[in-house]
Amino acid sequence: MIYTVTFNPSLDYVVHMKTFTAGDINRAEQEMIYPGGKGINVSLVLGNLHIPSKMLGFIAGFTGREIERLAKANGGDTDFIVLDEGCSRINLKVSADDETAVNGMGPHIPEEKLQALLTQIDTLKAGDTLVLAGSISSDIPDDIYEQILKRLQGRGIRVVVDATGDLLKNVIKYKPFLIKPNNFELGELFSVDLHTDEEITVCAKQLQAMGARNVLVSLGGDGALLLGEDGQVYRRQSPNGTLVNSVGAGDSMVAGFLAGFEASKGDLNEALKMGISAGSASAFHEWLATEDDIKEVYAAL
Ligand SMILES: Nc1ncnc2c1ncn2[C@@H]1O[C@H](COP(=O)(O)OP(=O)(O)O)[C@@H](O)[C@H]1O
Ligand SMILES: O=P(O)(O)OC[C@H]1O[C@](O)(COP(=O)(O)O)[C@@H](O)[C@@H]1O
Repeated sequence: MIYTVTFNPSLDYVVHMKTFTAGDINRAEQEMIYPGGKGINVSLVLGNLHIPSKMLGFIAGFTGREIERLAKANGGDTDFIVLDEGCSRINLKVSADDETAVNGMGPHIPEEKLQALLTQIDTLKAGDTLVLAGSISSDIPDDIYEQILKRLQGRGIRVVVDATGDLLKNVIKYKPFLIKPNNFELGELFSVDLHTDEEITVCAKQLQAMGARNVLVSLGGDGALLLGEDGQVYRRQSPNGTLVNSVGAGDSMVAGFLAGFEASKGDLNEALKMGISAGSASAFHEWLATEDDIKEVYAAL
């Protein structure tokens, strides 16, 4: 069974307009509200590919109830912990000549609720997969992902981490199965700007030397580079297509990778191909890719 954890779910309020001008009143030409947050998106795309998973994490207030309602309405299986105070965040996504996002802070998570999540995670069994994805609210210690991996050590659970900065850096020594920084996030870890595949590979190799098993570096419209646990570098370009909304493309890629890895019994080239197919299919559509969207891109790769 796959479990995804979203510490800080969101309602993604996506607005489209031709041009966006900072410091001015901008008017939307199209608007949508989606359940969001990285783990939730991973679960939804897995669901679209008929792979069951359970969504864990924290929700609060009317926004939290709506996130859960929308997640379930889209086929999600949820076991969120409900916070007594505050509201889950609303993340604003502006899709214009460029894409701009304002991600909210999210509610305070009291210690006893955090412990309740850890208790849920303790029930995972050998062979299960745990996806820890997204940011955490500022009052949670930034070694929380590390604490979780430490608890899971030696229990035969495959862990995927999609996070940034210290949240990501601190877990690497626990040998996560997969990490998926984008090239910007990878560069941030080493305080460098990454431009070429060679530069990206050098940094990915450093993360692997520190413990990460598979390092999947997403490159937006340029595809992705995978440094596999077999030591090989796999590289694929994104297919041609029209960008509609890239929110959730990275999460879709994680779901596609896991789906491809399972279906091919561990073929990393195939996992990367499915990862790119799911990521690009989501980028080419208004929201997360369906199975048919993914199949169409896969066939064109
Ligand atoms: N403009 C785009 N055109 C085609 N594919 C895209 C585009 N943006 C994202 N993707 C697909 O989604 C994957 C993840 O996107 P990326 O933007 O790198 O992730 P993140 O959202 O985590 O920053 C890419 O590797 C690619 O397959
Ligand atoms: O937890 P963070 O880093 O603030 O990110 C949350 C946001 O990222 C998303 O999960 C999308 O992520 P990706 O575009 O990287 O796939 C949104 O649904 C959500 O608004």
